[in-house]
Amino acid sequence: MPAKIPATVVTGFLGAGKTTLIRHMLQNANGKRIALIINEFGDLGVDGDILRGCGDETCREEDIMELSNGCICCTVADDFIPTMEKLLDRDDAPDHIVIETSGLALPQPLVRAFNWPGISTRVTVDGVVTVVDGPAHHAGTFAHDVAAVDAQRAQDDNLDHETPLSELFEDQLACADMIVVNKSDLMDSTALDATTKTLTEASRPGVRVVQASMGALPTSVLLGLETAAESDMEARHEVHHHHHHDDDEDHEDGDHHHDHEHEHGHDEFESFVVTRGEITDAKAFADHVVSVIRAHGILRLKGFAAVQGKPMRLTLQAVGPRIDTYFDAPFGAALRETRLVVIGQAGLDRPAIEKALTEDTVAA
Ligand SMILES: Nc1nc2c(ncn2[C@@H]2O[C@H](COP(=O)(O)OP(=O)(O)OP(=O)(O)O)[C@@H](O)[C@H]2O)c(=O)[nH]1
Repeated sequence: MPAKIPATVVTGFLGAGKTTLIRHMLQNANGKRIALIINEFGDLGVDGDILRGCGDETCREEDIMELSNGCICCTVADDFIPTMEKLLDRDDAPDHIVIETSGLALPQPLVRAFNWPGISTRVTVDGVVTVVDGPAHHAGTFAHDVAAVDAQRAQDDNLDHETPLSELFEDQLACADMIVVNKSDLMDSTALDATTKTLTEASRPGVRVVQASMGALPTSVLLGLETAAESDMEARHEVHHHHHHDDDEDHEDGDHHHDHEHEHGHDEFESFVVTRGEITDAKAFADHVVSVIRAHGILRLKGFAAVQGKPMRLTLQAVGPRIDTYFDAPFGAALRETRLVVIGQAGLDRPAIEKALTEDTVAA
């Protein structure tokens, strides 16, 4: 029987730097053929687009598969397993598989899925890499603005000390074989060392905690951990308990939400896409986006903008009020328009945000 193909699961909260880390990995793959399975919160497929734009030949278009029917940990049977089987059935199997979970996914159900018949003999989990937003963690939370969300919830009649969001973060840490303290460029060495120490103490024995900026770690550090995590689930303590109801009484509407989502905080978040035509000025628009993010407490915003007179598309990436913009690729055959995915806690003022993002920035 041929050796199992190793698969690395990259997890971590919204905006921690998962896509950035994977992009660096692909650009430094040294000829190793890596296939990607990507799962995003929000239906725009920005991560896939960014990774496709990396232009590296080790990262081929057909090697990137996107799961978009909800959160990967809730759709394992419907979505992940069939996609994995499709990938494994190819004539030219990849050397390594990397799975990027959405920032709201619990890694445990995904890792456990590697025990399924049909999968378990052909692929194994090489390691779970959990990316942490270093500055946010040091500030006492795990993502920008979530401390505020949690504080608000604590004042509710909620008896749990822990909110679903911090539990989600704990589950992502508990499953880790390697923890990456990312965005180290935004921290001084004292803060960086303190964060590294805290995370080391909070993690299972033997888990390596490494520091990184822009996820820039050698492929040899990230891949080849050979942990077979799927056969070691007891050690990966879960805060969450999953009840598998056949009938979910919590169903308040007929949409795609289901009980798992209810249990691990997806319903605390919402996302939508805002589309508009060209913008006139990249810098002015970025500033405007930041003001909209601040005004509405948007947690994550990403997408592409068409800028007047520029053939390249402008990538916009915001985590809280911090924004990065860069021209990454020509529009090519893609429709020349501006598309942004907005992610925030449930209850965003969508009409106001849409209006603000589509009005002329010069007039704004
Ligand atoms: N300064 C700094 N910015 C970073 C670093 N890593 C990532 N970023 C930026 O943080 C933003 C989010 O990075 P992503 O890699 O898209 O984060 P992600 O975890 O894939 O985000 P989701 O898929 O939305 O959960 C982008 O603007 C990145 O350029 C870092 O080490 N330092």
